[in-house]
Order: sequence, then C-alpha cells, then structure tokens
Amino acid sequence: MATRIRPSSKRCAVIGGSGFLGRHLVEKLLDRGYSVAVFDIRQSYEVPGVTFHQGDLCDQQALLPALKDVSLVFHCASPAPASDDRALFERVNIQGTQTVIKACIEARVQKLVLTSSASVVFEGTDIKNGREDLPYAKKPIDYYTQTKIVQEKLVLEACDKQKGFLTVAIRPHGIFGPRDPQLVPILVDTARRGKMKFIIGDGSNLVDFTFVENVVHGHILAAEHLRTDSPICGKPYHITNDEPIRFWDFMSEVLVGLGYAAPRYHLPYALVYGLALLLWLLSLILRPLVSFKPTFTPMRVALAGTHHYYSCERAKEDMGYKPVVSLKEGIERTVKSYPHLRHGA
Ligand SMILES: NC(=O)C1=CN([C@@H]2O[C@H](COP(=O)(O)OP(=O)(O)OC[C@H]3O[C@@H](n4cnc5c(N)ncnc54)[C@H](O)[C@@H]3O)[C@@H](O)[C@H]2O)C=CC1
Ligand SMILES: CC(C)=CCC[C@@H](C)[C@H]1CC[C@H]2C3=C(CC[C@]12C)[C@@]1(C)CCC(=O)C[C@@H]1CC3
Repeated sequence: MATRIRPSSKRCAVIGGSGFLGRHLVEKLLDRGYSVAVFDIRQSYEVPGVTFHQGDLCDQQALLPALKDVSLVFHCASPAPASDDRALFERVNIQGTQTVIKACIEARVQKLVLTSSASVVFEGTDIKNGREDLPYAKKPIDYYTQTKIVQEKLVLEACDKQKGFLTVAIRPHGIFGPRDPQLVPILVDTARRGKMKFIIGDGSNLVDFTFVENVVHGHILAAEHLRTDSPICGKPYHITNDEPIRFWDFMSEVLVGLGYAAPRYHLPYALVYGLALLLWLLSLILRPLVSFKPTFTPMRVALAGTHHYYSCERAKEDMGYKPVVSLKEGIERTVKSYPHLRHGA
C-alpha cells in the first residue's frame, strides 16, 4: 500500500491566484517561505516557486492535482462584480465553492481560508463601524453580493474540528493597490469621459478602502492562527485599513495624484439614486433592442453616497491583526504604479 505523505504546512494552494488579490497573496507567501500551487481559469504570470494549474474551480477533477500534498488552501476566485451575470455568480461562487470544499476534504486539506467581502452585510444604507455580528443582508445590493453571502455560509459551516478541517472567512472592503483592474481604472475612465465632476450627497460619508497588502496580511495571519484550539475557527473577520476616509476624499486624492481634477459640484443623493434606478430599469426594458451599461448604477451610487466602514477589532483581538501599510502610503504607492493612467499619458 502506498504511504500517504503528510502535507507540508508550508505547502499551500491559491485558488484565484492569477487575480489582483491572489497574485499579491502568492508573492507574500513565497517571501514567507511557502511553496505555492496556483489554480485559476487563466494564467496571468509566471514566477519561480509557483506551479500553475489552469482550470475551472467547478470541476473537482481539475482541482485535485493542485491540492495534492497541500495542507492550506486560500480561495480567492470569483467572477468580477462588474460582469453582472447572475448565472455565472451562482455557478462559480455557490456550486464552485461547494466543489472546492469537497475537493479539499477529498485531498485531506486541513485549512481553508475564504476571501469573502464586507458587503455581505451591506444593504445600501449606512453602516458605521460595523462588527461581524451584523446580520447578513436580507436585500443584498447585487447578485454578486447575494452569492458571496451563500459562499461564506457554506465555507464557515464546513468547519469541522473533529474531522480536522478548519475554515475561516476574511471580509475585506474596497481593496486597492498596484495592478487592481477595477477601482483606479474605472475611476480614470470615468474622469476621462468628463463624468467625475460631481460629489453625490454632502461628501461626508466615510468608507473603508483597504490597501491590498493589508488584505494579504489578514489572510496569512488567519491561516497561521487556524488551529483546533483557536477562536477563529468557522468565523468571519473584517480586514480593513482601520482608517475610514471620506469616499470623495479618497477619489479626489487618487484623481489629483494622477493629474485629474477632483470632483467639485454637489448633487443630492436621492436625486442621483432615483436617476440611476430609472436608467437601470430603462436598460432592462430596452435590453432586447439596445444594450447600454450606465456609469451610475444604483449599486455604485449607494457605494459612493453612504457610510460603510467596519470594525476590525475582532481580527485584532483574535489574531493580532494590525494594518502594515497606512492609507497615505497605500495611495501614494498605488498612484505611482499607474503611470499609463496619468492625465495626458
Ligand atoms: N476587489 C475588491 O475590492 C474586493 C474583492 N473581494 C473578493 O476578493 C477576491 C479576489 O478579488 P480580486 O482579486 O479583486 O478579483 P480578480 O478578478 O482580480 O481575481 C479573481 C480571480 O478568480 C479567477 N476565477 C474566476 N472564475 C474562476 C473559475 N471558475 N475557476 C477558477 N478561477 C476563476 C479569475 O480568473 C481571477 O484570476 C474575490 O473573491 C472577491 O469577491 C472582496 C471584497 C472587495
Ligand atoms: C469601497 C468600495 C466597496 C469600493 C468598491 C470599488 C468600486 C465599486 C468603485 C470603483 C470605482 C468607483 C466609482 C463609482 C462608484 C464605486 C466604484 C465603482 C462612481 C460610479 C460613483 C458615482 C460617480 O460619480 C462616478 C464614480 C466612478 C468611480
């Protein structure tokens, strides 16, 4: 009979390791002496110390080779929220996550760290210093968030100390940093089209934006604290920069840093939200005839015009979390990393 090799605690897999967060996570894991297997539907880079496995996480047979002799798995794959494709979110985030759990159990993985999202409790109205005991959103802001809720529940419920399968969920918020394909590129594109002149509401709403290296730090701390005697088993943790900032100050700092004008003119929140809702309805009604994607979706207006910031006290208490990069430094490093998006470039 073949002897079963005990998975090395320094051998891990990152599902979604070709993405923005996943790649930063892989780089830090390598720095810390881990050997890493990446599983992703696409391969976006090549580095020594990483083995790539290309495939769809909904396919258990494709996943298994990437999990061989691995004791720790990070699951940070998801379709992009902007894809707005309900069936895809359900297939990948729900059925796919069930498959990931089954594959982990079959491959005798001991620890699974999920990248969830703080938006699982956000319903489009103010959240100030929200803690993890807030209930899941009854009316999530979009299909993406709806499936992130189910995904998080599935992973946390799978935690089983008796069987030696431990899980934890990290809930980041507003991740930004070098190579982010979303936040800065969308912002600059909006500015280039002359649509970043307006502040929605009075501009005082506070939001968490989290530098990607802090999110990575939270994931690694969680993985390294995940033991049968630890309080973190089966729980979600907010990971933020712990420096809520006015949404519009953050937008302005990034824009001005890249040479664009900051938004100046105020528009009432209710008016913009109402218009966004109307446009969204129109786009649905007209979909068979014309296809257009409005810049101001109700979801984006809610994100831009309400308070949504979260307490990370629980992560501080249970795993000694403390951000490693300040917001100021994070913004400077991010702005510097996008020379091609500078005004006039
Ligand atoms: N970017 C943000 O502000 C936030 C992100 N998150 C979560 O963080 C995680 C990572 O997000 P990002 O790095 O921003 O996204 P990303 O889009 O850069 O990375 C996601 C990766 O998942 C892969 N993927 C998608 N479907 C797959 C499938 N069927 N099989 C295998 N791989 C697949 C993609 O190819 C991509 O490389 C996601 O779970 C997201 O929900 C949570 C809160 C905020
Ligand atoms: C804090 C958090 C959850 C951030 C998520 C990031 C994105 C959802 C943002 C990236 C660019 C942002 C943006 C807007 C809303 C939120 C984002 C999409 C606006 C559409 C809001 C209304 C405007 O005036 C234009 C903004 C463009 C950029």
